[in-house]
Amino acid sequence: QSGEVAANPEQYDESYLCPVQVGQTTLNLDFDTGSADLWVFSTLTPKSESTGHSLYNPSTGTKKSGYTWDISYGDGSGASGTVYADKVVVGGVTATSQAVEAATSVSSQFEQDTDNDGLLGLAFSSINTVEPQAQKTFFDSVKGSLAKPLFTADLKKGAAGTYDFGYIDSSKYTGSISYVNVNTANGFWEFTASGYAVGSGSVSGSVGDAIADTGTTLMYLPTTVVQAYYNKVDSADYDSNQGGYTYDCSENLPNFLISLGGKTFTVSGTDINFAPVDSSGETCFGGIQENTGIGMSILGDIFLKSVFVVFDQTQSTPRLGFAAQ
Ligand SMILES: O[C@H]1CN[C@@H](c2nc(-c3ccc(C(F)(F)F)cc3)no2)C1
Repeated sequence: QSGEVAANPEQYDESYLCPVQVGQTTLNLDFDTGSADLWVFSTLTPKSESTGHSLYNPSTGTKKSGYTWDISYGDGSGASGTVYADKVVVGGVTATSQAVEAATSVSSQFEQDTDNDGLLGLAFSSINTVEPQAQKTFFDSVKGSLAKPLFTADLKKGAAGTYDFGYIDSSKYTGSISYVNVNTANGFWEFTASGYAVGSGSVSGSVGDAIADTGTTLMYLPTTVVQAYYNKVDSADYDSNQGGYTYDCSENLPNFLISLGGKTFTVSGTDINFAPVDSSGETCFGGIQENTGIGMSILGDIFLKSVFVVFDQTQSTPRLGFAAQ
């Protein structure tokens, strides 16, 4: 089988939500290549926490008795609950007995984002949080039945993109796809990014260890790289109140070039211009920030909306393919 699903951006492309049939209900889920749990708001979630969300009704599933899950994300948000086996359909691709993690508790950030009905993890199943036994991601559940064991991400700035499962649509990219091998030891789509440049010119230095994470909004890079970037932005400064680099919204940002698999990709300055910090619209928060304390770089949506990405398990070593959009 193979299929395509829309990835609809929230405001400022904070995250992208995709319609997924879970049991007999269609929910809008955040596809996250940085985690491996498929969890949903449900009729088991306290009413005080689930108002405004679409809810999965576990009555259509088979309860996995004694199984629980508990997940927390990079921003300190999280959720927990119980586990059911039920049908999940993404763009026509069907997992007949997918582990569906029904939330019995969600953090305030999830409560407040009423467009988000849960997450669909697309990292490696080794980091699934279900106890006493880790469960397969949706991709792992259907991988064997896909025309090709791969999926692609084609996210866009301020417009609907797509995730495709089982095939590569060559109309979605230009030029050739350059591949890098993935190190799955931490359960992420983790690889080594090479040289970089600010504005234009030839790349140099090294961004280093990085993950491709569709669930992270921004790009988090080594301090040296980030300082080199904002040195080229006259009005930029590190604002500890905002927790990162800000600048005058009226200033045009330079492009950021990064080399992956021997090919240089350009993230346009307009894509790096993330969002105003307040309603005055004078000061803006940059889409490139420091990876301090994370232990690796994260190429999140600010980067991913500039490229076409193949999450490829056609070979014994998983690999990532990048092409210009
Ligand atoms: O943990 C890493 C794995 N990928 C990153 C990720 N973070 C979220 C997330 C989504 C929505 C929310 C909320 F709605 F605002 F609550 C919070 C976090 N989804 O993937 C970070």
